[in-house]
Amino acid sequence: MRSQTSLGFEVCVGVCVRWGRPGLTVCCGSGFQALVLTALLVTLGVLAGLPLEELAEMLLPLAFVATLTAFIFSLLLYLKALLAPTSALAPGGNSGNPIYDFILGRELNPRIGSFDFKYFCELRPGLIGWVLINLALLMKEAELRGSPSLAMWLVNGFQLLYVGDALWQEEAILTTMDITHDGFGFMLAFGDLAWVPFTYSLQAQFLLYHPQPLGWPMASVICLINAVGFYIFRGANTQKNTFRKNPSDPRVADLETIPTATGRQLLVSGWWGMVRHPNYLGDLIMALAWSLPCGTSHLLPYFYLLYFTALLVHREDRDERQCLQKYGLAWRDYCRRVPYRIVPYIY
Ligand SMILES: NC(=O)C1=CN([C@@H]2O[C@H](COP(=O)(O)OP(=O)(O)OC[C@H]3O[C@@H](n4cnc5c(N)ncnc54)[C@H](OP(=O)(O)O)[C@@H]3O)[C@@H](O)[C@H]2O)C=CC1
Ligand SMILES: CC(C)=CCC[C@@H](C)[C@H]1CC=C2C3=C(CC[C@@]21C)[C@@]1(C)CC[C@H](O)C(C)(C)[C@@H]1CC3
Repeated sequence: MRSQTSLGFEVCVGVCVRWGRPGLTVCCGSGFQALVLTALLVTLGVLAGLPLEELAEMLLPLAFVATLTAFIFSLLLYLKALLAPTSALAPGGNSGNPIYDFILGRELNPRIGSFDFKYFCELRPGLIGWVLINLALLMKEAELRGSPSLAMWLVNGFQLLYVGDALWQEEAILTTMDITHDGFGFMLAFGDLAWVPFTYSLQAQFLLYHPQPLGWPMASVICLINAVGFYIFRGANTQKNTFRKNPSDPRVADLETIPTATGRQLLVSGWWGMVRHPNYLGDLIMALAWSLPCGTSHLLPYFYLLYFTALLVHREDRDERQCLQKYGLAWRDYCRRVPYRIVPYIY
């Protein structure tokens, strides 16, 4: 299956990515295949006696190594951008201040041959590492207490769904801000390789040392909250992605739109007519569902929800400024017709 994205590169969904230049094709299997392959290898390893649960006691040194790796990696990327750039330069990472540019990243899509580092790192090592750490924590809990708790199952299940979905819908990342706008520097490399696996697994880490009693009625309510969040998140992202790829696709052709001077249109009905960032709303509702199994006695499991709210509010503000610059009056019209940013009638 092939689809032409508005970004000028071609995607054979799930198999390879061909960037703008002719003959430049990445074929390294889909992200979802990478997840399944990892699951198979880990299962075989565990059956052969690999003590995966021991990972639970090595998180701090591993996080240190991941941070160091991200630092060295981004230093090499910075030098590569100076000596042998292979892609366009990022708008934000070329100020001339070496520290600032090292952090934000000079190149937009650094590559070696056809291998795109940002596209690879954004999805695979961090997300797959995150679910592996969660699994190790679940196995450790089983070793310590005889079986994993319901709360641990929920956290593992919800986050596996999120990661599996991201890798299944891998192509959708091509229209996100990180890929289209941000450079690949220390901030993103650290975020992808260290921050995501070690802090996004905080709820499972908390549950290992603070077991929580969770009954089925409360667990059902939490599952419902996660399902609502996932429905909004996936619905909004798919709607925008489908529309950006092909505005006449029958699934989005009936939606109301605002024309812009650039020739592109803005959706003003469907999910994108409810608030200006419905995908953030869904993501935040899921973040709440991931913390609730940990009870309400500690703040630590809510760290992700708090950090994520700050990240998305800042990101939303950044995106609004970029869209205003890109679309001018049409964006003002959109803001007038859809006045709320993330949460209807609140924000
Ligand atoms: N778990 C995590 O840690 C994180 C998750 N995320 C998630 O990643 C996903 C992507 O987020 P992000 O890249 O920030 O932003 P979006 O996917 O929301 O992309 C914003 C872009 O969408 C386009 N757009 C905005 N409004 C409209 C409209 N009405 N109609 C059509 N197009 C519109 C504009 O680009 P253009 O017009 O140029 O197409 C805009 O720049 C989100 O679901 C977010 O929740 C993000 C950060 C961290
Ligand atoms: C503190 C710090 C250094 C933050 C850097 C931010 C990064 C951790 C995030 C920026 C955008 C991200 C996205 C995802 C993970 C977190 C980072 C890298 C994402 C891959 C998670 C899964 C989603 O389904 C997604 C594919 C939409 C998402 C894309 C953005």
